[in-house]
Amino acid sequence: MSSVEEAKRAAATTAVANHYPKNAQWVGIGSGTTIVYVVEAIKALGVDTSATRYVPTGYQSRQLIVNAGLTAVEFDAIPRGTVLDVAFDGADEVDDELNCIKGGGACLFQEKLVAMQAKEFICVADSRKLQSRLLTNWKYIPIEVAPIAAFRVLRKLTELGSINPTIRSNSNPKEGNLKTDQDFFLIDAPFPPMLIQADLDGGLNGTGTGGVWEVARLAREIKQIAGVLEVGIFYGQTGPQATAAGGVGGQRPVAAYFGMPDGSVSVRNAIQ
Ligand SMILES: O=C[C@H](O)[C@H](O)[C@H](O)COP(=O)(O)O
Repeated sequence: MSSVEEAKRAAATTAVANHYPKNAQWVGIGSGTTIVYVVEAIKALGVDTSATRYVPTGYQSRQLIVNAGLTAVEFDAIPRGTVLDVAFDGADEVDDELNCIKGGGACLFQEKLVAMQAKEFICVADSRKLQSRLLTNWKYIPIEVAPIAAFRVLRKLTELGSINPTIRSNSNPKEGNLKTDQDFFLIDAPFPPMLIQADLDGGLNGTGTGGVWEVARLAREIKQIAGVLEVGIFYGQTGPQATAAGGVGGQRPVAAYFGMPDGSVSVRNAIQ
C-alpha cells in the first residue's frame, strides 16, 4: 500500500475511533477513495451494526455500504425529522477554517444533503488536502449543473472570473460528458486562491485586490446562477452552530482528520 493510502487509512481509523457513536442509529457515508477506509474502520470496531442505518451519498457509496454487509437507506427514505448521528466524508481541499472543496470524485449534491442532516460532519483526508486557503493545491471548484443550462453557466462563471471553466468529460472521451448520480453535468471552474475569514478582518469584503474571492461570497454567487444545482464549496455553519440556529447540521465539518506522511494524524477542529 502506498504512503498516501496509508495516510488515508490512519486518518479514517482515528476519525472513526473519535466520532463513531455508541449505539449509532444513523450514519452518513460519503464518497471517494478515502471513505473506503472509514467503512473499513467501522467494521474493524467490531460493534453490533444490525440496528444501524447507513445513508449513502451516491452509487459508489451505497455499493460500499452494501458490500460491507451494512444496511443502506437512501436519503429520501429516512423518516422525516431524522437527524443522523454523524456523517463521514472525504474532501479535495480543506482550509484553516475547515471550509472544503468537494466533488472531485463527481459527488457533491448528495454529500451536502447528508452532511447538513448530521449532528456532526467529520472530514477525513490525507495531508495533500490540508491547505490554509482553498484553491491552493486543488485548482478548481466542481459545480453540478442541469445539462440544459451548462453553456449558460459556463458563461456566467467566466463573468465571475473563472479562467476557462469546462464541463467534465468521462475518462473515456468517447463516452461524452460525465453524468452525476442526478444525471446532471459537472463544471470544473478554476479560480485564484480564495481568502479566508481571517484575511477579512482588516475590512476587506467580498472580492479583494486582484479579483480574489472570499469563500462564502463566491459560493453564494455561483449557487445563484440559474441551472446550478449545488456548488462544491462546503462552508458556513458547523453542526453546533446550525443546531443553535434551529437547524440540523452544517455543511462545514466540525473536525477534519489528515493522515500525515510520517504516519501521524493531524486533527483540526472548527472554531465555533
Ligand atoms: O466527489 C467526491 C467527493 O467529494 C470526495 O469526497 C472527494 O472528491 C475526495 O475524494 P478522495 O477521498 O478520493 O480524495
